[in-house]
Amino acid sequence: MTWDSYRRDLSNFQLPVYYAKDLVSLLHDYINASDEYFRGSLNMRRVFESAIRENTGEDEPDAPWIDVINDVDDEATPPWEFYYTNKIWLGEGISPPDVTKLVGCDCRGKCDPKSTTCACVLRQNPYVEKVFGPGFAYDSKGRLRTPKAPIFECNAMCSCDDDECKNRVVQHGRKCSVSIKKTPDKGWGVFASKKILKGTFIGVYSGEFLKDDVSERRGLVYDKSGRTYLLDITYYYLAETQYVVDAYHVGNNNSCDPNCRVNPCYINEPDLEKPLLTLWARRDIAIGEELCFSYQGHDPDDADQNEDNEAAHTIVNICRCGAATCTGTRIPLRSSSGAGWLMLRPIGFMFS
Ligand SMILES: C[S@@+](CC[C@H](N)C(=O)[O-])C[C@H]1O[C@@H](n2cnc3c(N)ncnc32)[C@H](O)[C@@H]1O
Repeated sequence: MTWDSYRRDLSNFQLPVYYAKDLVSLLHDYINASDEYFRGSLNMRRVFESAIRENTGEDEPDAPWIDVINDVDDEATPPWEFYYTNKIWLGEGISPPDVTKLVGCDCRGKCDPKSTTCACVLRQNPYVEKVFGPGFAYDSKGRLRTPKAPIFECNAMCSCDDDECKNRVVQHGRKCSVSIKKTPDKGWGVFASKKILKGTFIGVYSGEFLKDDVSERRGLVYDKSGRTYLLDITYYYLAETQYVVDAYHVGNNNSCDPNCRVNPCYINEPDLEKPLLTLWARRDIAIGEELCFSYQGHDPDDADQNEDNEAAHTIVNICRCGAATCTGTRIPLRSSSGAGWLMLRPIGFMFS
């Protein structure tokens, strides 16, 4: 048996799959059942931070520790209804990836972005070559060089080297330093603890993968509390919004001049409708800056995207992002991953 025959035999291929119904919430239930004094003690902050590490450490062993900071009031932690995770949990009716459709490359060592035979370059090229030139979505430092394109990383079926290959960024996890901090008027937010360079991977917008109709039902309940974490998966190359991610952690806040963007990324999922939603720095971000994205999928680089898009929902909040360009009026309670990407159509940036 060779490595090639081994990896092509699907009976040897077991992808970990996580179902939302199996989520273990013992710690959260215990803390939520405790009295306010216990929940509100400052020691709980360390417990919260440790729970984040516990839930994410396996996938992101190099990720810097996340501090929880509150200089605004005496709330010790974000609400314990959140389970901080970097995984995607499959909700009701969502099937796991069909690995029989997953195509890997046959490269040795590191993949060459100029290759004309690497299956992963060939999968990426149709989305990037006309605008950014052929190759992977990343530059040689692992930063995003193709801001408005889906990302296709090498996957578990590839024969390239997991550590050497430069087309494996999201799957190696967060490397930048962030903290969770209370803001004066937007609840909790995520902040840069060190400078983050443009194009750096920040994290996965992780949570529960849901069908659109299930999320509609949940949205009605969430909207009443004014705290909705539903992100519709809408991209120009997808026929319709079929899926939604219901975030399990403290989601980033909205900004009219966001320093982050959300890009769809595919690793071990061959179904284009089911990307990982990944957050990237869209410019250099200074230490202490809040990490925000546009809930409407708007890209400030596209001038004619200032109007509400169809995917934005009608229930709105007053925006307090503080950006010079802030409309100051409203943000949708429910977010949309890439509505603004529709603008790519006219420049021939189409799915082939
Ligand atoms: C996905 S959550 C973000 C995390 C939230 N701040 C928390 O503490 O849980 C979305 C909610 O945060 C608040 N929010 C986010 N961005 C905001 C903004 N620019 N202005 C005012 N409120 C904002 C709104 O209440 C919104 O419904």
